[in-house]
Amino acid sequence: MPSSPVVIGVDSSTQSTKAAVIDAESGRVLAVGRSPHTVTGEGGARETDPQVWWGALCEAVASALDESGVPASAVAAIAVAGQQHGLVTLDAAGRPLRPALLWNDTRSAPQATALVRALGGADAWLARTGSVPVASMTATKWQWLRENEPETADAAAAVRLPHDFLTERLAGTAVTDPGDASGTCWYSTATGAYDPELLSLVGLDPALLPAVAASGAERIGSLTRPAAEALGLPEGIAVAAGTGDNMAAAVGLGLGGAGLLDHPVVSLGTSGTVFAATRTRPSSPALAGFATTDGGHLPLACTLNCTLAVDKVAALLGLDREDAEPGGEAVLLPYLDGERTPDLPHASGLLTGLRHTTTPRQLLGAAYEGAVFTVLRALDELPLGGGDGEPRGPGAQARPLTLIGGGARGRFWVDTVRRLSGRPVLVPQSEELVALGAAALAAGAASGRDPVAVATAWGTGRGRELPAVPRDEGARRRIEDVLGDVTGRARRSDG
Ligand SMILES: Nc1ncnc2c1ncn2[C@@H]1O[C@H](COP(=O)(O)OP(=O)(O)O)[C@@H](O)[C@H]1O
Ligand SMILES: O=C(CO)[C@@H](O)[C@H](O)COP(=O)(O)O
Repeated sequence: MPSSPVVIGVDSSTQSTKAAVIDAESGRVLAVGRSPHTVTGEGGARETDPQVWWGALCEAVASALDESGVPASAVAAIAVAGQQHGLVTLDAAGRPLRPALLWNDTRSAPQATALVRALGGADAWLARTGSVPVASMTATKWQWLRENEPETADAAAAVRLPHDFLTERLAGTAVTDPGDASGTCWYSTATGAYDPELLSLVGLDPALLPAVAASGAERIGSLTRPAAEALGLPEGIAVAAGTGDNMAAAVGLGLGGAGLLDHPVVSLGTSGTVFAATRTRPSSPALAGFATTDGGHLPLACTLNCTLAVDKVAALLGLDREDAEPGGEAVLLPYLDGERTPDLPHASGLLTGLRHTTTPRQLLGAAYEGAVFTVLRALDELPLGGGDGEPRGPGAQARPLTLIGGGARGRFWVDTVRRLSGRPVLVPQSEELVALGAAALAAGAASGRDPVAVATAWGTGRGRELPAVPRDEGARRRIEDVLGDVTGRARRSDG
């Protein structure tokens, strides 16, 4: 049992909540509690009742604390990192008016197109928010709600993101952070504040939004008595502002601020993401120009179809997820949920290149390749310098890709990333980087220390480095050709 204080970091992501109990001095993971979420919806709809997140958080924290054997009195602070972008609407008593629209709900694709036009095109959005609205962004979801359920939009007394909804349940204070705010498309990464013109464009009263803390590690209040009773924790411990899940992973890996810059990360979860903390402000329509939790730059690209889509293909084929081999001539784009990168919200899965000789294992391998290549394709767009802010140099290509998320535990995922990238891959030893990043924010709130420095001292980003293997140019070319056809067809039918 540790003699130093412990902190709790919570990862409330799409499929589940994970709560990690961490020794605040050493960063040792004492226990992780887990509780699943329910995602409902057909077609483009993807929703979860925010009460489910709260119930899962209480369960995951209680189970982690129990497993750790640490007395509740040793816990000094808590922070939540959550799936980005989801739209939570509350009544005046803080009760959800309807289930949250999740980041992978594509119903607001028409609203995204209309908003891009309304501001005069993609460049205008890039200049203000750093990102071009797609169906994932919160502003498009709010606009969808106004158009499709105006009575709910009119009744909203508060609008929240998943992580700040949960943080408010902990501390009774409505606060978000620059990182998660940067995924709304009503927050300007240029000014570091909500953009009044964009709020007026989507008819949202700024009074409905939480305040924006300077960083996810800011102590925004103390655990209230009702929350303390629900969680089995002491009333009054520090609550940090928290952040979005990708921003927390960056903290957990020691990226941003005085930590590492220009180190690319690939996360394989429900979403596939690629991101880096950079000195350069991104300005590419192929990237979301998000912020780190303290307002630095975190350019990121995100796909809708990663581990869940590939697991579905494995289930359809009756195969175990590791029962795969390279796809050969087969190309499978597993866009079961539509796609966000590239922006194909109405796409479905596509299989080409079948031969008499194609095996089920190759079909599954082709699904891995389609999912991984779609993520890696965005890698070249990241405005990476030569390391720690130096100008771009040949070193940027050779630097290892850090691989995180549930998929990083899978041998075939790791092999596919190595084969399609041709780069060395670093798999951190710690499996719960988002929860660890949140724990570093909690430690920062309790001690006033920089959370990136805390995570760096904990060594949470350390792991095994796998050398580069020759890049599979054939597979890359085959997938790129099919993607080119698909995106070309989508553009023609749009225009
Ligand atoms: N050992 C494993 N091998 C391969 N994939 C795994 C393994 N364990 C978990 N996963 C995948 O990880 C996914 C969950 O990852 P996670 O990053 O926790 O997702 P999310 O943050 O979206 O909830 C699951 O969809 C599952 O397919
Ligand atoms: O939308 C994005 C990033 O922009 C997603 O990365 C969500 O933040 C959900 O993450 P996971 O549940 O897949 O971790």
